[in-house]
Amino acid sequence: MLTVERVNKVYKVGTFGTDELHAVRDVSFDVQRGEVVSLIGESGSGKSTLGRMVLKLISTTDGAIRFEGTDVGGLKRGALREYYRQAQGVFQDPFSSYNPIFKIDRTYETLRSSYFPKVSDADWRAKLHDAIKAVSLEPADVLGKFPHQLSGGQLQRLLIARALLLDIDLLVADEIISMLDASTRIDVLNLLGELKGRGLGILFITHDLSLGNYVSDRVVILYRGRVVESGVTQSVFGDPLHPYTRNLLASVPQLDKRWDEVEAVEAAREAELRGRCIYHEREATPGDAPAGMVEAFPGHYVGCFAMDTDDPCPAAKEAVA
Ligand SMILES: Nc1ncnc2c1ncn2[C@@H]1O[C@H](COP(=O)(O)OP(=O)(O)OP(=O)(O)O)[C@@H](O)[C@H]1O
Repeated sequence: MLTVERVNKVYKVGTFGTDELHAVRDVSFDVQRGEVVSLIGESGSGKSTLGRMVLKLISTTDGAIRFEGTDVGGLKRGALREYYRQAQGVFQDPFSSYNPIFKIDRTYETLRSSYFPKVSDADWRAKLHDAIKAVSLEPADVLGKFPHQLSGGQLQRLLIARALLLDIDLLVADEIISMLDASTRIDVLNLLGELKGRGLGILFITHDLSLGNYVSDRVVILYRGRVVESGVTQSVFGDPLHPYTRNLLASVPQLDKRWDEVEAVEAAREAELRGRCIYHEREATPGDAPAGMVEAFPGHYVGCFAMDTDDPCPAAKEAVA
């Protein structure tokens, strides 16, 4: 459904816009219907930039983003409106998505006038109530309220309901639960699971590995704008290969394991992989992997271990020789 092919984004920065910041480098991944794909990486790794490019809120510098085979970058006016009928984004701070001086109903009225001008009042009301119920809210509890009268979790659900009114196929969910408390988080995550079950494709953007693990079918690990590892969640989280992914996972506290146990497992893995780079070991065997990656296990891809570090890859010389 969505394919991102070798996409780059260079921002012009500095006082006169003469400097360049390469925020996204040669990134490829795809999202299918009924699937959650998580983009995971630390702050500044390029996750939101990718989400914004997918939604055509900013342009790509290079590469292609296609939705059902059509180049998103080339969409204009009517075609872009049609794209937004199928692809919508929900972002981190639900409060900033509402105007505090208007009741939340206004968000839906704007949508109605743009996309459903011919729908009768009664039909619109039924459609709106269905969408609000689909996110487990009672219309009577939320309609007619100002944003400050609702919780962050309710507002976030209402934004998802707004996206559902358009009967979308793709949702870009950018850190949508990082501002919610623990119990509301689980509710919203479970809601995403339900929507996925109904065929929605979700690009889930998070810096939180445990959230990525909880919701996603596949994960894409980003480091400094590059994909370092990607694939089926269980494989990537169960047997992380790239040093960056291993560091990320080792830094997550595990409730069922003591810290010294986690350290011992990681030390053994580290010793096994020391001086090696799976990418360069397998590079000679061409496979069906995204650019700059090799397939380490079925559906589990990894890039060079020294990519974007100052040290040359220890395994590269050996592999070439
Ligand atoms: N409009 C912009 N102009 C210039 N640089 C930008 C712009 N937006 C983002 N950047 C830079 O691009 C890099 C990637 O930013 P991005 O917001 O995509 O990262 P992120 O992984 O989503 O981080 P976070 O989790 O903190 O939101 C960062 O170095 C950021 O400072």
